[in-house]
Amino acid sequence: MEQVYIETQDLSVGYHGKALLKDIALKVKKGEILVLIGPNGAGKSTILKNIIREMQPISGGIYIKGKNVKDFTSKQYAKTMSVVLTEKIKTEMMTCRDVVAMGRYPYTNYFGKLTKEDEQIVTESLEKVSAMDIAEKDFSQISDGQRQRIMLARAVCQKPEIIVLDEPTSFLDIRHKIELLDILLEMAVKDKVTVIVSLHEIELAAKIADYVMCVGGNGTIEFGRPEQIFTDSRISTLYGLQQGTYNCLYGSTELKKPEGTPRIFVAGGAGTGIFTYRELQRMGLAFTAGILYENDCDYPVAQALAAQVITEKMFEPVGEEAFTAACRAIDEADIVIDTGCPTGQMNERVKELPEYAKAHKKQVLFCPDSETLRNCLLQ
Ligand SMILES: Nc1ncnc2c1ncn2[C@@H]1O[C@H](COP(=O)(O)OP(=O)(O)OP(=O)(O)O)[C@@H](O)[C@H]1O
Repeated sequence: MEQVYIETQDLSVGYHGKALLKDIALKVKKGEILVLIGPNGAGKSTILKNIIREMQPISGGIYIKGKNVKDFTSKQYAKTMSVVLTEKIKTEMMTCRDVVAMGRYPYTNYFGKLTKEDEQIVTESLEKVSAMDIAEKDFSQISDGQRQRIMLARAVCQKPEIIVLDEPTSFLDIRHKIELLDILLEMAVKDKVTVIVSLHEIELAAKIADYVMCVGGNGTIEFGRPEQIFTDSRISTLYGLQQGTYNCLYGSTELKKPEGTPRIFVAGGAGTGIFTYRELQRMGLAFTAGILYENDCDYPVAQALAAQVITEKMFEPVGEEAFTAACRAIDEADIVIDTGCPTGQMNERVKELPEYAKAHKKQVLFCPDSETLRNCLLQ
């Protein structure tokens, strides 16, 4: 069995001799990725600062391959671990390439002279983070996102056994977020580098984590596999979500549900309803959604935003009970929006709903664009 690479024992961390977090228990093997998640101010950075030895534990210890990290020399530690922090480093007249090259210093001689091989590793690291185009630019004159990528290149260049990153995705656009996480995954899988990273994007955390540590704002800590940690209720509790919801399965967030009695019925399904539900949410108009199967991709969004969702059991034909409930909701509504859900043998009765609405003198809108919707609903 593969051995634990980094672990803690009875670890407490905090400031001025006072513990902020106690009993921090983590165990990660070589090539595994641990992601720290949790609300602002919970203590994620404090844990990372202890791991990188910027702070001393209040009690207990951190062990790499069984050796307490405080017993490593600075040079040994620099060869073992590279660090990507959000804090800006001070540089004077340094190009991005110079900053990346700093990652090679644990390997250079007394004068810090880079060999041809070092230079090659610097170039490869710049290429890895797609930063060759800014390699010769002044490091103090690049954007936050570019700086983040250069700091990653510096860490990559260090050829560490373990890399620690504090919110490395915070300034990155979506392309570079994905690229960064791909680089971390590749380092973990191919080079067997252990990765410890804090992230605010829980949907991304769910995609790369082998283990997750939830750092709660009240000093609680949970450690486990993603499938144990990423449940809707745990994430809602962790972040104290009172308005809006987070769906772990899809990694999507919905804002607060509109209040009031629904006067609109949305006949959606198969992903055709989502834009309409969100449009109604932005207008602050309560609505009923139906008839949806519980495994329909519209369902989680409808459940988060609709005052009521009329459902049918998955893989069953739309039955009398659901159909009658939908008709009652249409009776209560002024407008029915048909978002054009495709129908087949199981849900063919859904086609009858707009007919029912018209027969009962309700206004029916078929696949309205947002301008039409607003014109009709906000008169
Ligand atoms: N130097 C310090 N002295 C005293 N308390 C501090 C110090 N630095 C941070 N703290 C406090 O420690 C707590 C944890 O902060 P930390 O930066 O570890 O949280 P975090 O989970 O990383 O937050 P964020 O997601 O906002 O970055 C906060 O209440 C913070 O105010």
